[in-house]
Amino acid sequence: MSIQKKRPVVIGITGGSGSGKTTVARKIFDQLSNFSITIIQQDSYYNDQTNMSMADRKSVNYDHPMAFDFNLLIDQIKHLLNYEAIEKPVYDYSQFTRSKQTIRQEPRDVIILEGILILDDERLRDLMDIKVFVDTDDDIRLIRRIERDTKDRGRSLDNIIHQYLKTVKPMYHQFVEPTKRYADLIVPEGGENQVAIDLLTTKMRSILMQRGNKEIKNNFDSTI
Ligand SMILES: Nc1ncnc2c1ncn2[C@@H]1O[C@H](COP(=O)(O)OP(=O)(O)O)[C@@H](O)[C@H]1O
Ligand SMILES: O=c1ccn([C@@H]2O[C@H](COP(=O)(O)O)[C@@H](O)[C@H]2O)c(=O)[nH]1
Repeated sequence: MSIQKKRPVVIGITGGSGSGKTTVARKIFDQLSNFSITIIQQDSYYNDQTNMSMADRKSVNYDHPMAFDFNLLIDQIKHLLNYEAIEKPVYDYSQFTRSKQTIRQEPRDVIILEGILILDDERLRDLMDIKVFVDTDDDIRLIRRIERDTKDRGRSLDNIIHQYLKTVKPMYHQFVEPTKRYADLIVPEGGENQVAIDLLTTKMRSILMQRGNKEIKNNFDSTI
């Protein structure tokens, strides 16, 4: 086995809102916690809308590729690939814009990149070693979104249903679902699919070994 130049492993995890991306990302994080590892969420890279009125912010289509600052995300992933720290933006769902605060992210050997449209941009796809699509039926995703957004994102039921029918569902079928063709692995059942999680972590360990990335002990860095 030839030893390659040390370089972080990037795994991209996509799928519709509520499909289980974050759950899969956390399970991989836990199984590889002996490596230096972090999770980057595409949601952190929603456009900075500070200069827009609240009414305008609320009417944005948050499921369209134009809602994201892909340039910043790609630039920051490239820095992490060069083992350089970044100042990661923070998205504030209650204000529908980027917060003033940033979070310093030190470089890591494993980068788990998770989000609804990470496979939509070829430049971003080219930075990934493994691409995964979490595949979950629309009705299940909607139910999960209602539960999450009422509890965690301060949204009303009316608002969630209106947004789902107006943008979330049509954008999923127009932009998110078609990126399935770029995935190396399609995972049904998300975080409950232990076979898929084991396959992914085994492959990632093998790439990490090939690149000379060593296991470390006591990695307490939990990012989300
Ligand atoms: N396989 C599963 N079975 C049941 N609930 C799940 C499953 N996967 C995820 N969930 C739950 O569904 C919700 C959305 O999952 P999450 O991983 O946050 O999705 P996403 O990041 O794709 O929006 C969470 O409350 C999570 O606990
Ligand atoms: O201000 C906002 C920003 C985003 N959203 C919704 O978030 C999801 C993506 O996040 P997941 O964690 O993958 O669910 C996307 O469908 C946007 O509609 C929002 O509602 N408000």
